[in-house]
Amino acid sequence: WCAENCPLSSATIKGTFVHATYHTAVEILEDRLLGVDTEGKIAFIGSGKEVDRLYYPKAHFVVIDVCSEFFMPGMVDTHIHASQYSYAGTALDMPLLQWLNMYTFPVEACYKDLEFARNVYTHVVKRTLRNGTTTACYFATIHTDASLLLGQIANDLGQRALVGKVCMDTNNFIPHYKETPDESELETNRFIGELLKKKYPLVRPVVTPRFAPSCSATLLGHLGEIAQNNDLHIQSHISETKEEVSLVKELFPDYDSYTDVYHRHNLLTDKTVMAHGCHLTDGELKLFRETGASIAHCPNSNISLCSGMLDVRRVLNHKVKLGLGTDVAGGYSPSMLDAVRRTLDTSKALTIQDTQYHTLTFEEVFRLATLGGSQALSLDENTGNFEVGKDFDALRVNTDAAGGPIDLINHGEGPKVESNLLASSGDDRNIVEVYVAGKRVVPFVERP
Ligand SMILES: Nc1nc2[nH]cnc2c(=O)[nH]1
Ligand SMILES: [Zn+2]
Repeated sequence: WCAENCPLSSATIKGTFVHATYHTAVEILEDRLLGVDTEGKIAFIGSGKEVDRLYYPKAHFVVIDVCSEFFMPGMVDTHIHASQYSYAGTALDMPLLQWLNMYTFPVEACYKDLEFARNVYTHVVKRTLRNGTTTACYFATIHTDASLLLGQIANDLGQRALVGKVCMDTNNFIPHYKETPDESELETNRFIGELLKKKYPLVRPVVTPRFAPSCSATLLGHLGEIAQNNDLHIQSHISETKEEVSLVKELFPDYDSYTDVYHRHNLLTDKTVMAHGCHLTDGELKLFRETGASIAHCPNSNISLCSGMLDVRRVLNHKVKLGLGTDVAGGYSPSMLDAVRRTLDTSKALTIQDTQYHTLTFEEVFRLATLGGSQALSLDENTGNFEVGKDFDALRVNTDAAGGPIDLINHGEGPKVESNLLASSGDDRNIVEVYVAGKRVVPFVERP
């Protein structure tokens, strides 16, 4: 393997690969050879017995043969507020709308200060990478320069990222933390232009209206137009709490639903991801399906702020794309393994309420954390699983890592049990290496 973290390396790995496909929630590939080309893409996957025929010329060769080790795809966090990482794990004692006013807006206003931003953004990118998030869809703040800095930090540390400069022109609580619709349009265009100019290979801008209660119809219209004209990703929040749904009804009385507010401003496309969606109606889910928009399920946040319990099974039955999100700091954990656990917990809580409920399986949730997330962000051509032609975004997992949280009493139970163990009891100590587009990004190499 390229030990010097050189960006363009070719490698051949022999070992076990656990991933999701479009047909199978968890597919286990044992004794395989996986080749990574000089652009970081998966060049071939063959049988371990074909080592002589398939061995990639001049490539480095790695053998993973410890029975507690396997590779899995990197996880995709479809919704995380990088700017809220500074107070993650605190301040979860209020419902959403009060929580925003009391804690979130005052903290986000601090990102005018670029040194403050640099510190928090470096921490959050490192922390999520270490926890196996190879792709993150970030909210920053309304500040263009700090949002650009987040893009730079993700690029420098090697994370695949969608980065959003937040847009909002309504804020009755902290009047200085908002923009006019014209400022927001201008700054969004500047943000997109400057970020694209950097030509970061893995970092892209995402048009980010905070949510309908913080945006006028004028601003939503501007943002829909910008996204359409530049074929950009879009992210926002929708139907997180019942109080918020009522507020949107009051603020936008001429629209059929909360979803209709976004739809009529061209903000629902197959590159849109909307966080939460706990209280969407069947008609709204139908609109998601028709437009190709997706939902970021944020179970930690939904419970921590007592917002609601998203019925993931219902969303999937509507054939709406769905990924998982940590929603830091509404969610207190930056780890996608936590999002996996909370997704299973919420599904089981729904089963307690209705014993006929079709509980999500570990395998289904594993798929949502990886391939499902990449589909939700319309990035599954590049990432999400081990398919030839996709980028090698991967975690080298060792469930028996020394000093880790798992006591492997029964060794050698096989990768199905090992991957389940990681999801239920593992943490970053079990994620011994992280690769994005073929480049090893964890452990970090400290630059002098
Ligand atoms: N959880 C959450 N919901 C929101 N809705 C609008 N803004 C936010 C936010 O920052 N966090
Ligand atoms: Zn959020």
